Amino acid sequence: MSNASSQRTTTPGPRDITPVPAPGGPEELAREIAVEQAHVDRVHEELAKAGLRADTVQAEGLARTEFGRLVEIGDAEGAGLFERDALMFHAAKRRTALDTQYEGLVFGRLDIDHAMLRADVAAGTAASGNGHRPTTTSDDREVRYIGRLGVRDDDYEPLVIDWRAPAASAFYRATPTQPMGVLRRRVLRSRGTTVIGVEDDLMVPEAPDDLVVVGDGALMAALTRSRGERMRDIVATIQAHQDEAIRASARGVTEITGGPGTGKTVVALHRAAYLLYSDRRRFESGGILVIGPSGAYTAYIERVLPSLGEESVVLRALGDVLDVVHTERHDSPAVARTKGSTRIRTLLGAAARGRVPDAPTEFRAMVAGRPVRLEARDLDRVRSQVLRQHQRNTATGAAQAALGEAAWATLGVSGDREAKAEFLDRWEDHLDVEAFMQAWWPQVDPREVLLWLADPALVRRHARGTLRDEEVGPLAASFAHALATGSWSVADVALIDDLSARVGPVQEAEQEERGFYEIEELEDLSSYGVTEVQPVRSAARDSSSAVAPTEPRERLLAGRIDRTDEYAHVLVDEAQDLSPMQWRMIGRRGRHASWTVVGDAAQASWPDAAEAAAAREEAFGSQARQRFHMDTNYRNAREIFDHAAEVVRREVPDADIPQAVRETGVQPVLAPLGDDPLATVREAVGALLGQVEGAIAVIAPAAHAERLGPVSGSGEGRVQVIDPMSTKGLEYDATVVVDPDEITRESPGGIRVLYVALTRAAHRMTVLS
Ligand SMILES: Nc1ncnc2c1ncn2[C@@H]1O[C@H](COP(=O)(O)OP(=O)(O)OP(=O)(O)O)[C@@H](O)[C@H]1O
Repeated sequence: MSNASSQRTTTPGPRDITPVPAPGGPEELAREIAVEQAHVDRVHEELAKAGLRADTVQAEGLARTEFGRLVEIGDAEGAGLFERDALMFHAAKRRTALDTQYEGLVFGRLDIDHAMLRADVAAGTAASGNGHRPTTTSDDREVRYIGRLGVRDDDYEPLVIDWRAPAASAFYRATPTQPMGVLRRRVLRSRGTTVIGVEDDLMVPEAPDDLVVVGDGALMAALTRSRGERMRDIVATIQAHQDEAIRASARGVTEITGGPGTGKTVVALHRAAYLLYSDRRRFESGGILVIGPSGAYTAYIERVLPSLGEESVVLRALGDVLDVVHTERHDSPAVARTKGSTRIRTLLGAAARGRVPDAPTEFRAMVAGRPVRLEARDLDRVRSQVLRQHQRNTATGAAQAALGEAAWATLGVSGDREAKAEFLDRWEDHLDVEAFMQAWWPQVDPREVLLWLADPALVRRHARGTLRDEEVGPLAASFAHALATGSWSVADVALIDDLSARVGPVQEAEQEERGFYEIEELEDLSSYGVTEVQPVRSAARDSSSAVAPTEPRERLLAGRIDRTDEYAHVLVDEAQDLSPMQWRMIGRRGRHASWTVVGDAAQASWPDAAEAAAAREEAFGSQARQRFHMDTNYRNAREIFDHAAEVVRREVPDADIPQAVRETGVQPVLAPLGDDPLATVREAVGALLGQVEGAIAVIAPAAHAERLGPVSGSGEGRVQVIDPMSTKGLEYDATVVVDPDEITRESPGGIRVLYVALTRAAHRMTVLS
């Protein structure tokens, strides 16, 4: 194990990747595969028995709720946990047809030499790499199999060790310089339950005579393979420096930084699985929330955790954080910037505290035989006073009481406590007062409040100088656009969440009461100068209706915004892109959480790093930090990454540039876009289809997207046309990057977003300028 200081920043270097063994012959390979197959068969027999036991346990309802939060869980090493894991694993496989997504339940084997380990411990280095090979007896040898879950036989002997257990850590941490007693590390490659290959890394200079060494090393084999539509887990080839971040303490804030393709995302996801293993009670019942940039991203990573047997993590894109709003639409960079900055809070606060548009502006009635008249300024004063202490939607009673006090005060009767008590008593259930309250103090949906801001005059008034003149018009116009199209933008979600925290959850009215007062309203309110009453849309009413909303306004307001869910751990990927308002939104979900935060400043699309950093610090609070830095690029062929690095360095000289470990000998193709972009792109795609087996992306700015539409879906569905922002976090076998200058011009992060686009290809890239 490394010490604390080496945990801060780790430099993997080639030692993590190489130990290249001497390849054995085909016969040796076949023999070795047969040996491993025998063990894998035994494991599956045992697993089948455990699955049956687990089904029984579940039927009896003893140990768990159905795939939800656990009610009770045994000791981490206990049989109950094993059966639970077996059950979860089978369920995950059934539900998501995972069989082709991962490479076998048992994926690793360690041949450990305890004599070597003892000698190292005696020499004071638990893992010295002095290259000696002590003479050992067979009693000193141990074989450990590593897998996606722990499996034991009837005598409770381990057949497979869960990859997250301490006993498995040598599989990831051992290197030739720190062998940790490991002679040989073997990765088993399987299809279904059949072992189809093994790849060995030797940890000592020479293999003992009885240990055969085969294969070319598992990591390179994994990196060279073609990319499908979904991210794969890397459980068989996690590198030592990645393992440190995965197994880092669950407490506080864990920051993982590094350039493109350094495995930040995949490491963070394995960390989520590790946290669930290490403290299942806390993280399964408290919940883990994973936030990513887009729906494409969540679809891309959604298989990783189930392939590790973990189903209980909540994945959300920034446009999907609220249960009732789902959007992928982005505002223009200028409007997104206004909406993302905390400067907008003045406007939101004033709107949340302001008058409800069309609410009555005076109140007149006879109460307890006294004529009451409240003017607009009386009503405003009462509203401000109540909202200083309450959320609007939960303060109807408080507002009615405060209004009664204000009404009494206007009567100018002093010292008559009995008369006042009688007046307030009558006030409380006076029909005119209740009808007035319905119009003056309705339940407001936070989304309604945001839509009020489609009025530029209201925006200007409420913003009180906190927004620049040139921001007001486009901001109001963006809400008018939402009203016209029935679609929110991704940046709106954080504003709705902010308003929701201000106005509180919409309270559902009693069914009978509502009917009664709706009739009252129509009769009485005309005498208060109210000509039309539109009862605030009750979201509950909408959601109870089975008919999907059709009008744009109804679509915007469909469903009911519930209380904010809080989580025990929040994992934020592409953290460099979150606006300050988005940090506040996520912070509300992690007020008592520990965090894993993953990002790369050089890929940022949010322009004001300092403001975002302040909001992010506020979300984390005073919790301790631990930092991990990844500096090996596992995604891009070196030739591709060299081009991207050169481009970004021109404008971001301090960009965090990793080292790409894989060379293909193929340079990216740089060519002109020409007069007929569609024909040029078709030709480039045609060439790539013959060169790679997996997914190909045509990354195009908005100016070209429509024209290139026909390319999408070609190559039997392997080709996709996608905008640069949506490629964040994704990867492909090959990419065609269209018009890099235009990508830089149109994108909120300029060259940084181009850098994202140029680092998505694993094997081949064509850039059309
Ligand atoms: N140890 C490993 N074994 C096999 N593949 C790995 C390993 N580490 C990373 N990879 C692969 O490298 C690729 C890049 O990983 P990932 O997407 O997590 O990088 P990232 O740092 O999040 O990139 P970006 O910042 O560009 O989004 C993925 O295909 C991932 O599976």
